[in-house]
Amino acid sequence: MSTILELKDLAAGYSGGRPVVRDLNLAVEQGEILALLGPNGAGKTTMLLTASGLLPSLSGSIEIDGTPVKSGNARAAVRAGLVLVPDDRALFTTLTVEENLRLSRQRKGTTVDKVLSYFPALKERFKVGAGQLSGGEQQMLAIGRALMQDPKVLLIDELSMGLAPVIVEGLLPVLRRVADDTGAAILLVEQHVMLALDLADTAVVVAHGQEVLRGAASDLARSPQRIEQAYLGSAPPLAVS
Ligand SMILES: Nc1ncnc2c1ncn2[C@@H]1O[C@H](COP(=O)(O)OP(=O)(O)OP(=O)(O)O)[C@@H](O)[C@H]1O
Repeated sequence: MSTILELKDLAAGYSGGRPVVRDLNLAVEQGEILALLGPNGAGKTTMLLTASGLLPSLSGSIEIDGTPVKSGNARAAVRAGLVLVPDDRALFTTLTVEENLRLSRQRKGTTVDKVLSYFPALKERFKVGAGQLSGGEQQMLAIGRALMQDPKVLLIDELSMGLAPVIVEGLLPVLRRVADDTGAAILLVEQHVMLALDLADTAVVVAHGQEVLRGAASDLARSPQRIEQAYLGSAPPLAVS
C-alpha cells in the first residue's frame, strides 16, 4: 500500500487569527478510510479546506500521491487527484441529476453508469432537479459528482449533515466499496462517531486543533470512554494500537 495523502506538521488558520490547527501529521494510504473526529470547532473543516488548497496553510507540507502541492492552490490539489465534498454539498440545484453528473470532469474511466451502480436510487431521479432531491439523495449526488473526477483522495466533510442516521447507515458502506474498487484514500469528517468507527480503518480525534487520540477504528470503537475523554480534550496524546 502506498501513501496517497500526507500532511506533515500542518498548521492552519484564518488571516489575522491564531492557528486553529497545529502540528497535524496525517497519512492516508491507498484504499484506506480515515475518520477525522472531534468536537465542534476542533478544526476539522479548517483541515479539509487547507488540504484541498482552498485555505493557505500557515506552515507544514501537503503531498498527494508523492507530489508536493503548494499551499493555497486548489487547482493544483485537484490536478493531483484530490476532491472535496463540502458540507453544503455544492450542487447545481437548478440542474438535473444527470446534468450535475455530466458537468463533473471525467478524466479516465468513471462513467455515469458506474456512479449509478453505487447509488441506484439516483437512477429514478435522473431527470429531476438537484434542488428537489431529498437530503440523502443530494448527498449521493454530491459524492457521485466527486467520483466522476476519479479522485485519488476523497475528502468528505460531515456526510451526515442534516440526514437521519438510517440514511447515513445506507450511505457509508458505499464509501467502503469505492475505496476497495478504486483505491481512493478517503478522509471522512463525521459527527456520528460510532458509525464512522464502524466504517473506517483508522481514526484520529482532534480537539482544539491538535491530535489527541489516534488508533485503529476497531480498537477505538471498543473504547468509547477514551473517545469521550478525547472529545473533552483530556485524553493523553498517545496512540492506541
Ligand atoms: N472563516 C473563518 N474565519 C475565522 N475563523 C474561522 C472561520 N471558519 C472557522 N473558524 C474558526 O476556526 C475554528 C475551527 O473551526 P472548524 O469549522 O474548522 O471546526 P470543526 O471541527 O469543523 O467544527 P464543526 O464540527 O462545528 O464544523 C473555530 O474556532 C471557528 O470559529
